[in-house]
Amino acid sequence: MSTNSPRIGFLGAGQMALAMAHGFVARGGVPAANILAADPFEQARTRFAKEISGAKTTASNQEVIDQSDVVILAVKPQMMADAAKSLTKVPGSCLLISIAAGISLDKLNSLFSTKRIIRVMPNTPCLVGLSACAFSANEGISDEDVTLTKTLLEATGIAVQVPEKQLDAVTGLSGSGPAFVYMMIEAMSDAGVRQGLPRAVALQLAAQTVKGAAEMVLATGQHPAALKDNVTSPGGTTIAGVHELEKKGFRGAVIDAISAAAERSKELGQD
Ligand SMILES: NC(=O)C1=CN([C@@H]2O[C@H](COP(=O)(O)OP(=O)(O)OC[C@H]3O[C@@H](n4cnc5c(N)ncnc54)[C@H](O)[C@@H]3O)[C@@H](O)[C@H]2O)C=CC1
Ligand SMILES: O=C(O)[C@@H]1CCC=N1
Repeated sequence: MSTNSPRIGFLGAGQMALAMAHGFVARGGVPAANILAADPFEQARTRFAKEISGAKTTASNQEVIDQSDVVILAVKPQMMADAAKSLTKVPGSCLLISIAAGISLDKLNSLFSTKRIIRVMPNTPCLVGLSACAFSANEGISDEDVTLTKTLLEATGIAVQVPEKQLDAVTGLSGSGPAFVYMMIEAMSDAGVRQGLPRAVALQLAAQTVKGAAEMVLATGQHPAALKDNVTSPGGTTIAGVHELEKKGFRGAVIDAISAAAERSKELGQD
C-alpha cells in the first residue's frame, strides 16, 4: 500500500490503536510517517510515538481529522460523545472507522455529522497479524471506502463484512474472545504445573497446543468434533478429560461467557 498510502489518524492512542497501527506499518506497507494519533494523556502519546517509530502524536483531535484521509475512532465507548464534541467539523474527505464496542452506525452518524463511517470490531491479535475483524458499512458508503477498510484490516489479519445487527455477537465472540482463550491457556499451564512441569515448559506447550488446534480447524476445514474424535482413543487419556469437561459444563460456560459479552455490547449501545 505504500504508493498513495492513505494518511491514517487515531482518536485515542491506547491498546487497540497501537495494535492496529503496528499491523498497518509492519504488514500493510503504511509508512509510519503517515500515522498521526491524538490522545489527551501525554503518557499515551509518548508510548505510541515510542512503539510506532516515526509516527506523530498530538493532543488535538481536530488536528487528526484535518490531516488524515482515514480516522480510526479508538476511544472507549463511554468517551465517544466527548471525542465527537471536541471536533468542530469532519470534512467529507475523511473516512471514519469506529472500533468502539456497542456504538451503532446511527449513533455515530448523529455524533459526528457525517455518514462516511464504517463500524469495525477488531481484536488485540492485530498486533501479531492474526486479528479476526468484522465490519459493517453505513448505507451509501462507496465500494472504494469498503475496499480500503478491508485492505487496511487485512494487514492485521482477516476481515469479514457482516450486517450491523451481527456486530454485538462478533464483539462477544472474537472481540472479547482472546481474553477467554488466554484464560484457557493460563488454566492449561496451571494444570501442567500441578502435574509437575516447569512453568515455562507448561506455558509454551499450552499456548502451542491452542495455536496448533486452531490451525488444524482452519487448515483442514474439518469439523472440530471430528478433529476431537481423532485425538480421543477408546478407553484412553483424552476421553477421561473430555468426561470431566462435560461434567463441569465447559461448553455451557463458554456459550454463556460469549453471550454475556454480546449482551454487554448491546447495553453499551443503549447507554
Ligand atoms: N481492547 C480490546 O481488546 C478491544 C477494544 N475495542 C474497542 O476499542 C476501543 C479502545 O479500546 P482500548 O484501546 O482497549 O482502550 P484504551 O483505554 O487502551 O485506549 C483509549 C484511549 O483513548 C484516550 N482518550 C480518552 N478520551 C479521549 C478523547 N476525548 N479523545 C481522544 N482520546 C481519548 C485514552 O486516553 C486512551 O489512551 C474501545 O471503544 C473498545 O470498545 C475493540 C475490540 C477489542
Ligand atoms: O471489553 C471490551 O469492552 C472491549 C470490546 C471487545 C474487547 N474488549
